[in-house]
Amino acid sequence: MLLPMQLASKPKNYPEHQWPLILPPQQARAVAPPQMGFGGKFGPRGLLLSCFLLRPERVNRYRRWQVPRHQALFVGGVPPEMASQEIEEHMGKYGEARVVKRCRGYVYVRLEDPEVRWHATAGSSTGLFLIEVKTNEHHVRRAHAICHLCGLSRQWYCKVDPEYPPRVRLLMDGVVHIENMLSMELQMNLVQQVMSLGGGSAGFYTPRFEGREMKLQTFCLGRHWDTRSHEYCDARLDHDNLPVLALPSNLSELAQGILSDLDQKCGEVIFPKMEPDTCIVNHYSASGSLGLHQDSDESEASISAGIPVLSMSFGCSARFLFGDDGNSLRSTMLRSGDVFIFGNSARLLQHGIAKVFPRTVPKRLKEILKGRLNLTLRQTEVD
Ligand SMILES: O=C(O)CCC(=O)C(=O)O
Ligand SMILES: [Fe+2]
Repeated sequence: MLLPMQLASKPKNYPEHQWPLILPPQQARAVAPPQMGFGGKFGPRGLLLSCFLLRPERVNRYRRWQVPRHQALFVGGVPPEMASQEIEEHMGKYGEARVVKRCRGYVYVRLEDPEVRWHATAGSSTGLFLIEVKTNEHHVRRAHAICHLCGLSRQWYCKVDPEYPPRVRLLMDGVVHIENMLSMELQMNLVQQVMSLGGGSAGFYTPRFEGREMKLQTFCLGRHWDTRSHEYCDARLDHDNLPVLALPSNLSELAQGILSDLDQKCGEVIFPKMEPDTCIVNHYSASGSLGLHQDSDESEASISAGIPVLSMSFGCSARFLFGDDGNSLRSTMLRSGDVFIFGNSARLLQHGIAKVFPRTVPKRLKEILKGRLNLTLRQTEVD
């Protein structure tokens, strides 16, 4: 019952000016610490972060670190008299912080299990990271990273502050990615609720699709999606004949709450009203994936009205592929707490999960969730 209210109050807590700023690449460069550049590259062992101090005419020093995925390395200018312990305390809210090096007014801070979001978009996993630690009267006020893809004009924003509010990205007509929409408390409640439903009768099973086992576990709430007939029905006729579990009202209310928050944020109605009657729950292990497909088994009336499918992600990050057709695919990273919505003219978007990234479950979910959990809310029938 509490959930939609928590959500509804969110925009009020985050006045407009506090929504993340998205800087064009030139400005991002301008706020980088002077004489310092970073290159970041995802390698098989994690993020390969290169740091080089620049002199006007040449790169005069070059160092490389392998930064494992559960760590982040920050650098920023701090006053020399500021004690390392004080910096660690300030950075402590982003993860377990340790000052590893101080040199020429810069500090290098290593974070264990950081609340950091590394963004890599558009199918490329390389990028340039420009990292700034702001200081104010000898206090590290807020650390944030601003980054953009090397050589591409697409700018992106790297969130490190756990208190940062959601960021809405309109990816194409009818496709919206809201990063960081769900608070950690909300994520914990939902994961607990859904994993406990999935562990009981009529819960998770490994579906077969066109003769093959799918690389995920699933169960439905509200109406059951039958993998053989490709229809929604009230019992799991393709599996164990059990009646499908009811759709908890907090889930449908949450989806509606998010859609109305989105309208409020954008100042216009983005998607037609949805009255969800179904939630498909997918659970992926680190080796899980989901092939490209369209969600086209909802009723003709629902699809042609453009009533959206709203997906919420929890636990491990995943690379999500989407596009009008299989030939022009784009990708985005879906992280814990993100919401992805497609409807209107993009209702029949091709989409799938290319990869689940192991060891990316946020710290506070680790006890209750392994791998990745995804909920998709849908309206299969229209009255
Ligand atoms: O796991 C996801 O993010 C996508 C799930 C999906 O596409 C589906 O259940 O139809
Ligand atoms: Fe789907």
